[in-house]
Amino acid sequence: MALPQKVVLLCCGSFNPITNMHLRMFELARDALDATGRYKVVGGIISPVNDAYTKPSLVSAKHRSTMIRLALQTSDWIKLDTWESEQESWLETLKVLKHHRESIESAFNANPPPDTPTKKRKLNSNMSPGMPRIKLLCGADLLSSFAEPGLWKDQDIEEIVGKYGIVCITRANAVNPENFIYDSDVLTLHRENIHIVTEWIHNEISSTKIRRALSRSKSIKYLVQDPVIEYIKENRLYSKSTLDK
Ligand SMILES: Nc1ncnc2c1ncn2[C@@H]1O[C@H](COP(=O)(O)OP(=O)(O)OP(=O)(O)O)[C@@H](O)[C@H]1O
Ligand SMILES: O=C(O)c1ccc[n+]([C@@H]2O[C@H](COP(=O)([O-])O)[C@@H](O)[C@H]2O)c1
Repeated sequence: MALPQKVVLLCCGSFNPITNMHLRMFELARDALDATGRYKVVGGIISPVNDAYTKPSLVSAKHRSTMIRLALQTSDWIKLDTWESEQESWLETLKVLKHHRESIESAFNANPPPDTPTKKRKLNSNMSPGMPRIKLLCGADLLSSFAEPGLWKDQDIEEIVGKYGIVCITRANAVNPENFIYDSDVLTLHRENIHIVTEWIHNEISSTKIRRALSRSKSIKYLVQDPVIEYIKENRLYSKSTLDK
């Protein structure tokens, strides 16, 4: 039987702030992919969006990254990567995927597993059987944003889904991803590259609701990691007065 394909999950977003649901997405995706026997998830990357992605109430990437780092203290396999947020301007998600694919390939080629045949090492790294592949991890709302006119480039969607693949977590109040895929020719064409993972424990956790609770001085305990809550308090993030500015 063929060895499972190694996979690294990349999740791009605002993380404003990071919630427990962001962390749970990775766990759900890893469970689901590993259970297929075709994949083995070997890593997870959280890439907070650049400050230039102007969204109302987006706090600085420095704060968002620090909160992610604090939240990830409880994970031994999900890592923060600040490359995207450190670029001079906002970048399309396809470019972020490409950057991480190239980083994984150069790390693999610099240090291939001992059982990789020498010939394979010299070939384009994509050919190496042990080379981890990167997939985009997202919620159903991000998938449905593909249909927002002018938001994503058609060729980017095609490359993301065709070349990389998507792991999509169902989300309360978001479209049913199966219906959404059916409505799209390009997503239907690459259906085998889209893994839908059902979150059976329905919840409505979102960064928007966390910010709203904070602006009303309501507790967010058990929805966000404790060190993140401490950091938000210390830096007075998302209070009514700062959000109004
Ligand atoms: N509760 C959730 N269920 C499924 N996916 C989620 C959930 N929360 C966030 N995600 C996904 O995590 C990724 C990054 O999300 P993002 O930082 O935009 O969080 P958000 O809660 O959607 O933010 P906001 O409320 O500020 O728009 C996106 O792909 C989003 O769909
Ligand atoms: O690549 C694109 O064209 C593109 C268009 C719209 C949004 N994105 C990315 O999708 C993510 C959306 O995050 P959010 O918080 O707005 O849900 C963020 O990482 C953006 O950079 C990417």
